[in-house]
Amino acid sequence: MSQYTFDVLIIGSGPAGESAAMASAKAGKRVAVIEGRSLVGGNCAHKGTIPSKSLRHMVKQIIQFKTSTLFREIGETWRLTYPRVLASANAVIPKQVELHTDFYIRNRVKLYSGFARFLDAHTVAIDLLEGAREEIVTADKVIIATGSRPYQPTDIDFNHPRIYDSDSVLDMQHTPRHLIIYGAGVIGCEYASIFSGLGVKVDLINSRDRLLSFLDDEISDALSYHLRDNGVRVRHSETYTKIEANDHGVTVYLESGKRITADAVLWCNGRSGNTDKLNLEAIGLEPDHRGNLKVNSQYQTDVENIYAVGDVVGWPSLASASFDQGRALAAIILGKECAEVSEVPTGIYTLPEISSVGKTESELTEAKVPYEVGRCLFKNTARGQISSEDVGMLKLLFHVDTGQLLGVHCFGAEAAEIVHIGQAIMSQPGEANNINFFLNTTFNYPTMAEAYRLAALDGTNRINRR
Ligand SMILES: Cc1cc2nc3c(=O)[nH]c(=O)nc-3n(C[C@H](O)[C@H](O)[C@H](O)COP(=O)(O)OP(=O)(O)OC[C@H]3O[C@@H](n4cnc5c(N)ncnc54)[C@H](O)[C@@H]3O)c2cc1C
Ligand SMILES: NC(=O)c1ccc[n+]([C@@H]2O[C@H](COP(=O)([O-])OP(=O)(O)OC[C@H]3O[C@@H](n4cnc5c(N)ncnc54)[C@H](O)[C@@H]3O)[C@@H](O)[C@H]2O)c1
Repeated sequence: MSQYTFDVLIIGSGPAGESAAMASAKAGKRVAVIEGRSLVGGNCAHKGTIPSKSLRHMVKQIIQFKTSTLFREIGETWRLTYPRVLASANAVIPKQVELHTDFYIRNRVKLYSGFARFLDAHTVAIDLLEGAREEIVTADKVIIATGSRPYQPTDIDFNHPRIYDSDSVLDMQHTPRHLIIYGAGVIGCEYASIFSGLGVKVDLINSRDRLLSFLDDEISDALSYHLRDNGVRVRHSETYTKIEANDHGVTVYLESGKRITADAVLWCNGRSGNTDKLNLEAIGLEPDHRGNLKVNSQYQTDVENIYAVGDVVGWPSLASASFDQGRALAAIILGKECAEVSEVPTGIYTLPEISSVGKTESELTEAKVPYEVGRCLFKNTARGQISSEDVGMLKLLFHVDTGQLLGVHCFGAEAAEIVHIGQAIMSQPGEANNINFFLNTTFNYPTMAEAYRLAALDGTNRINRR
């Protein structure tokens, strides 16, 4: 019998913590999870992925309703307020909580509601949410899966009712006429799409010189074009000097000398790892300046029995990857061979949606890989025409000599789903990863998968013409 209360103790019930817990419990380990909220699901279910995607889904439906001539005939569209749309979007959260709570019950994982802090490498104190009590538990292995929260610089008054971050925007109880979004990373671009879709005037302030520079240039350019087309004022290479708010509005002062005034500001510039309440000094661990923990390829921190997964280790900070990191770590702890999560697709829920996997044109050019491009515009597919989802493109990058698929880049309706077909082929070993798959395989018709056939034809025709 082990000297510890649990074999595996996990702090945080987001995707990373949950998947590590379930995989460990299924392998017969005695597992407990400590969660600082009264409900499971992590920031993913309560503040991040789920509410923002649900909100975006509602806005997409409103746009479809407004732009469909048929629906216009049925009834006049009216302006829905942000709080009304938000209330509808939030209906998904309790469903998520129920689903995830059931996993803990079915797998007999002990759940503590309270904040965890280390006493030593094997001992954790829990400040229980109910009854203001403290409980002490011990474990052989401890996994830190405490996620992240919006980074809040100290010179900005986040208590002011006109200044929001990506957590507090989910409690906004009015509809601004004009919103400034500061920070044009993934979160900023997604919220720019949401608010502009609701008819709010949006200024999107980007400290860099292009949007989402990790994307293929053509896709990043398309995003800029469509955001602007939807009424977003995108301002590149701008940095704030101060943000002032009063009863009448909020003003962002920029280094360039500009002053932009609006009804509210949404701060989307960065996130910090949740490590400050863990009493890491007790175990000799020090997070970096963003609150993140350093781990090796086995997700192990500098303390031998303590591991970390999910947002708290930094890149890629995605729910998708967090689920897989948690599962990979459980396998590592169980002594099985398991590779670090490294190949992660991008799925960005802007309007239009963006998704990609593999190399970009710039990366291939820099690496001196001879490639060809095959494109298909969604407006040239039957499914795109039928569903009036004609904004978008699928772009395939493949090796000129071998036909090996090197990159898949997509924007437009269901891009984040469509990309998986290309991802599946790209992950095939040897010659099975080949652009010819899309020419030699019969796909359902009319579907968006047709875009693969058309893009492959476009690309291979270019080579055949040479
Ligand atoms: C607005 C937004 C949109 C996003 N959209 C997407 C998307 O579309 N797709 C995608 O893949 N990713 C998306 N993400 C990222 C995704 O939400 C995160 O990568 C994911 O939630 C990280 O999971 P995690 O398990 O590391 O931690 P989290 O989900 O952050 O959960 C950590 C949990 O730990 C708890 N905790 C923290 N400290 C303690 C403590 N001391 N004691 C006990 N409990 C503690 C917290 O209460 C929290 O519940 C989005 C993020 C944001 C902010
Ligand atoms: N659809 C999706 O996949 C999705 C959607 C939203 C968020 N996310 C995830 O959430 C993460 C955060 O998104 P984001 O929009 O903030 O993007 P981001 O990481 O690009 O950050 C925006 C800006 O903030 C700066 N920054 C980041 N953390 C900081 C910190 N602690 N202190 C100071 N500056 C900091 C960055 O340098 C950048 O200029 C992303 O890594 C992304 O993976 C994913």
